[in-house]
Amino acid sequence: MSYAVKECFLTLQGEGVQAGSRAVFLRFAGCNLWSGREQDRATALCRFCDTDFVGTDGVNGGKFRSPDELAALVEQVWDGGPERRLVVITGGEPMLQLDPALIDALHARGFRIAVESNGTLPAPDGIDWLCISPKAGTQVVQRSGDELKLVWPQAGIDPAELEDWNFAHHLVQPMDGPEGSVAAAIALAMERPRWRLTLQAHKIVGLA
Ligand SMILES: C[S@@+](CC[C@H](N)C(=O)[O-])C[C@H]1O[C@@H](n2cnc3c(N)ncnc32)[C@H](O)[C@@H]1O
Ligand SMILES: Nc1nc2[nH]cc(C(=O)O)c2c(=O)[nH]1
Ligand code: SF4
Ligand SMILES: [Mg+2]
Repeated sequence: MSYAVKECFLTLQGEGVQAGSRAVFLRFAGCNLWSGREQDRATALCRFCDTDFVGTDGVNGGKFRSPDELAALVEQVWDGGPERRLVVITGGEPMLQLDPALIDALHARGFRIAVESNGTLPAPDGIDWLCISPKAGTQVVQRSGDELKLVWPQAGIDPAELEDWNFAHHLVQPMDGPEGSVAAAIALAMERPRWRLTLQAHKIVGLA
């Protein structure tokens, strides 16, 4: 199996419980909820995406023919010692490409593996930190993990229905963009104590 990678870069995790942690971001190309083309956004299943995941033309992007070749890139981008190695696999939708062989290759190089997914595809075993971010109108099959990150507001989602899903943390993240509202996210966290506010810190401080 080969892997289509949009970009791979070193930064701080900006979102969720692990915000502030040094991490390699491995962004796979492609998503099952949107083509990534602006002309398709209005009719896509997910319409508020803040990310360019089309093609393999980003920094360190490309096609990788083997898990070990890709794990070697992640190690090179980490550019540091063996301590606290963390890779965040995102996209696009990473579950379209993430497989046990890549998980093993990254573990072999000492990385903890965090994944950001929309939850419409099942997660393979071996992920160390799983973040699921549900999208209205989609069937979320992956209802367990480490953090559930609800981008808010989203018409068509009732937060109360997500509260018994099996996650250690329930987080609410303000939607960025024209339909976004920090006030709505704050209101949810104030009304329902299960939900904790998370901000996209990288956008606030100007990191990638
Ligand atoms: C670009 S997505 C890639 C991973 C996966 N496809 C998903 O949706 O979870 C990474 C994270 O950014 C969130 N996100 C995307 N667009 C956003 C926006 N406009 N405002 C806030 N969060 C957003 C997603 O919900 C997800 O938690
Ligand atoms: N710094 C930083 N943190 C992030 N956390 C989740 C991201 C994503 O796009 O999946 C992201 C991102 O793009 N940058
Ligand atoms: S599911 Fe994730 S990557 Fe796909 S369009 Fe939505 S936010 Fe973007
Ligand atoms: Mg992002």
